[in-house]
Amino acid sequence: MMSLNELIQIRRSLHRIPELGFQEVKTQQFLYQYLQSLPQDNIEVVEWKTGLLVKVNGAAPTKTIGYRTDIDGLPIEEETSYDFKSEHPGMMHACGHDFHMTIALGALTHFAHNRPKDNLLFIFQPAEEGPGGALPILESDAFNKVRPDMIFALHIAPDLPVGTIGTKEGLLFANTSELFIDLEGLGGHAAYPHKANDMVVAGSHLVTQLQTIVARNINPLDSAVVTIGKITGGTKQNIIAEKARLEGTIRTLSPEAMKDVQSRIEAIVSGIETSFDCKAEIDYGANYYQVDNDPALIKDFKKFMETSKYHLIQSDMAMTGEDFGYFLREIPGFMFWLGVETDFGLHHSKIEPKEEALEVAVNLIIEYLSYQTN
Ligand SMILES: CC(=O)N[C@@H](CCC[C@H](N)C(=O)O)C(=O)O
Repeated sequence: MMSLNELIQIRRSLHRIPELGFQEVKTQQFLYQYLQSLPQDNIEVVEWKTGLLVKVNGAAPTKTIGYRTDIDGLPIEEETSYDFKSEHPGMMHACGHDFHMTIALGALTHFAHNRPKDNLLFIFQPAEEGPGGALPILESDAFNKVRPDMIFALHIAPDLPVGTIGTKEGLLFANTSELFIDLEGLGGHAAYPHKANDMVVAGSHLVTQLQTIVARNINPLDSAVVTIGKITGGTKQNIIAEKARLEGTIRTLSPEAMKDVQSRIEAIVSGIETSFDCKAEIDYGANYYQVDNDPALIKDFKKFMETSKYHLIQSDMAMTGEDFGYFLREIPGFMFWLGVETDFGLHHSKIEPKEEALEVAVNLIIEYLSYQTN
């Protein structure tokens, strides 16, 4: 078992080099070099785009168990108090993927030295934050040659204490769809509004009307989110804007509800085109399938956790998304939250997860994989 200090050094090295989805070149190189330092007798490393698939060949395998980590960073300017801040301007590991990767390396190191009975597959997956690496990995030959029989993953949880794990059977994370709406009208002089079609005004109406979907179209006993996180439009304060762009995300508790929300968005956008005499284009970007934990495996995980020194709590469902849901749509498995106790939430420029959680997760995963393979 690697020491906490060794895990921290790896995490800090990865923290310095965050890269966006499918651009994780330095990250892949770092992971690859680390893997070269392990005994090679029982491990096979295959490159997949900017990710890696690492198989540990078991001594008497009857199954393959997969553990997936995401490896990409976010377009955020880091504002932590760290002296090991991101060396890539405007990019940051603000969703814990530096933790997730380190934990995978910690567990892998153990099994490279202590051959398991069954096969293990460690999946270092690019582009979780977008455009999504899980779906193309699942369709790849590289993955299908080593396809696991069950799979699991974790995500750091800022609001849980170190040593606490959270999960639940069934739906853990929502269905997601990105949302990009481009509006195009007629620009003009600020003093002649009657000779233009102002896309700042059209965009503002659109933002307000989109709020009616959750308030008026979704069954109050169901849940959905339509968030517009970014608006851009216009060029100068005294020029009527010819173009505006809204960027957001949709979250729902079923794929069917996602279709309903998208069709309401289309109706509202079409109404905006008519009432503001403009053109609009909708792009749904990356879509993620819900994270639906296998009830039987969660039951078994709960049984395993009774023997663990760490604490398991029942989580609530969250409106976060994760393309790990695509793995779970095809392979039985589950995801759990790992407590890292930090004041700032996921995707925040000041998030500082507690590094002691690295040791908790590596211990837990080694123990769980040993339990599963015996
Ligand atoms: C755990 C987490 O924060 N996941 C992201 C997934 C991104 C989904 C996609 N890019 C979108 O914005 O819809 C999340 O925002 O929940």
